[in-house]
Amino acid sequence: MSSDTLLKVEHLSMRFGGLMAISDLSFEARRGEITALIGPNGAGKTTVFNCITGFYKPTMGMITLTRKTGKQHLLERLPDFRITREAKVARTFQNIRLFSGLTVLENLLVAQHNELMRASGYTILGLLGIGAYNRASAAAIERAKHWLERADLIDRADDPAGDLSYGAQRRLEIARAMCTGPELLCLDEPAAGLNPRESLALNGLLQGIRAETGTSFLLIEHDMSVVMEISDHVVVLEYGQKISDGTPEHVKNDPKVIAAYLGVEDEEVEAVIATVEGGIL
Ligand SMILES: Nc1ncnc2c1ncn2[C@@H]1O[C@H](COP(=O)(O)OP(=O)(O)OP(=O)(O)O)[C@@H](O)[C@H]1O
Repeated sequence: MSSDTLLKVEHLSMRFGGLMAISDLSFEARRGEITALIGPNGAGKTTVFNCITGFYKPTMGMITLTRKTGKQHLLERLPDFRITREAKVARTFQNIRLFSGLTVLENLLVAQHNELMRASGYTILGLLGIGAYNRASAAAIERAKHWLERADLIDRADDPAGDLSYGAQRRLEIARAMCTGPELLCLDEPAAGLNPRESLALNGLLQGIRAETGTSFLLIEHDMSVVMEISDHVVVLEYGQKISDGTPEHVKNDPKVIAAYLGVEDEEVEAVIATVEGGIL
């Protein structure tokens, strides 16, 4: 494993009854990079996320996360709450999952609930505001305000999250995940349903977070303008197997990837490439 490898997935397989959703998949994501996981519908992208974040226990394989400190965590062996707390992996979902009746600020405070409870020592006196809880509570509010500023949502802090536009809700989900201080943030289709202006704002937000915090991203995305614009590294899946792995430029021109997206047989790819000029995906 090279020294800047953050996530190493080795021989990952996931079976659902008779269906092999992921088959012997291996890839790496490097620290400080944006790695995109792409592929046609049903290729297994969300299943990979679910294995990394502990929602599913893989049928086979190893998933190693190496923190900045050098400490390694075998994610396939950890329950999901320890993956968040100890391995510092956070995620967002394909379908937005906010508390729509709570305010924007409250959504970010709820995300920090576990840390606040630990600071309270799980006692009534702690909760009533003695020492550590008070300090942790002030820090949680500061952290929430910081990420609301970064996500351009500070003016909406007291509005119910459900009142935000779709694009703003997506940014709020990212701000909420950032409040947990992740080293790896897994984003499941963050640009889905966004208009071009909102997509641009999302690109800026992700690149800004990376520059400011060094957080690494693993991204599932169908919007190729987002993938090609912001990814350092792209892994392509088809039917649960890796068919390409490299720079955006490399995968964009890989005949296997073109074939997978166009749904043509391998032998037809050369003919397709000959008729299509660039920007194929
Ligand atoms: N819990 C489950 N039980 C049974 N089959 C599942 C389960 N989760 C996923 N699958 C199947 O595994 C395959 C991969 O699904 P997955 O959602 O990972 O694909 P995807 O690449 O994320 O697709 P999309 O781009 O449409 O979101 C699909 O055939 C899906 O039906």
